[in-house]
Amino acid sequence: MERIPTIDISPLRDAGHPDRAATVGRILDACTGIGFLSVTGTGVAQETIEAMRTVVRQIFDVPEPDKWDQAITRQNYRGYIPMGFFTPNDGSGTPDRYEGYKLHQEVPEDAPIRAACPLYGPNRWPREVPAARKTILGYWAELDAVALLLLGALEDGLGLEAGVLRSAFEDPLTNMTLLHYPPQAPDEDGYGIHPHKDTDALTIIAPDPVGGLEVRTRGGDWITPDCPPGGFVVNIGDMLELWSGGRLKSTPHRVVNRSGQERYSFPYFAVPRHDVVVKPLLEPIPGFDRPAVHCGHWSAEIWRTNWSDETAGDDTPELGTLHN
Ligand SMILES: O=C(O)CCC(=O)C(=O)O
Ligand SMILES: [Fe+2]
Repeated sequence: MERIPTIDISPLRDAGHPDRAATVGRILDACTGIGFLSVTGTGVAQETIEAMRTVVRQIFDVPEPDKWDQAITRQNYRGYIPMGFFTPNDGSGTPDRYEGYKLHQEVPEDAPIRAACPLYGPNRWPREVPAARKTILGYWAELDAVALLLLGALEDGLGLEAGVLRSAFEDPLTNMTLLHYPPQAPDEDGYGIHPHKDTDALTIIAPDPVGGLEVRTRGGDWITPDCPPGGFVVNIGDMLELWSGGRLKSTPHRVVNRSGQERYSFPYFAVPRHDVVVKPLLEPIPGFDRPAVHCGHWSAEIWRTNWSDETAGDDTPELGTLHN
């Protein structure tokens, strides 16, 4: 049975560390194999993660009408996502069993980049939880640093020019979804989140100790990542798969919350700057043939097609939907 390795990435934080090459090798093996890894030694304190889970719980504890007042709109993909609001693009018709709160890279109202790409802007911060903004932005900044460490390791492991991936993440379209999954009864059909691939470059999640995240192996089994307290689960998304010419794997995963407890998570989705065109930086592996994608266009299409009456067009890139 394939497994998801746990890798101590502290050698990446220390220039010239004797274990750097071995650590890069382990990360590359995980990302070219199952496409998932657990990481420890990130420098992010466990208390920081716990403080995040506390504010996420508080945000979903806000009374329903007040949450709806701050709901996401077609014009602004930020704010509250009510339970069952988006039906997956897989034709199954069964809505996922989560409520969410969408946040994007925080950009001031008057930032010049907003003229270049309308996807940038300030977040809609939950009114009832004033502490959320500081806690989330602090956590976000720490995960930006973790993402850059991992991207640096992947540049190294793939033999790419130093900085070629990392430089794409200046003024990124990185985003985060806060998620609450109520417990599902053992005989209840459907998913917390249906099986999908992530469309970003890489995702970093602090798994809820109640469990529920499952990853599909090449053999078709579903396995659960082990992740020590204070660690993170990291996975490759479609953008890094494309950049690497198919070497790094974007792997299907899903959430089913049969723990009997409320489950809270807050995945961080690393997405490059709007004008970055993602295309293979290495000769694609045999059988890997996907067109180049402009990140601003790709992100706009992901936002747009989440509304069930908005369908994908000929120029819509892959959207993480599984067809088998
Ligand atoms: O909540 C989780 O653990 C995973 C969520 C997820 O896969 C996603 O939002 O893309
Ligand atoms: Fe995902």
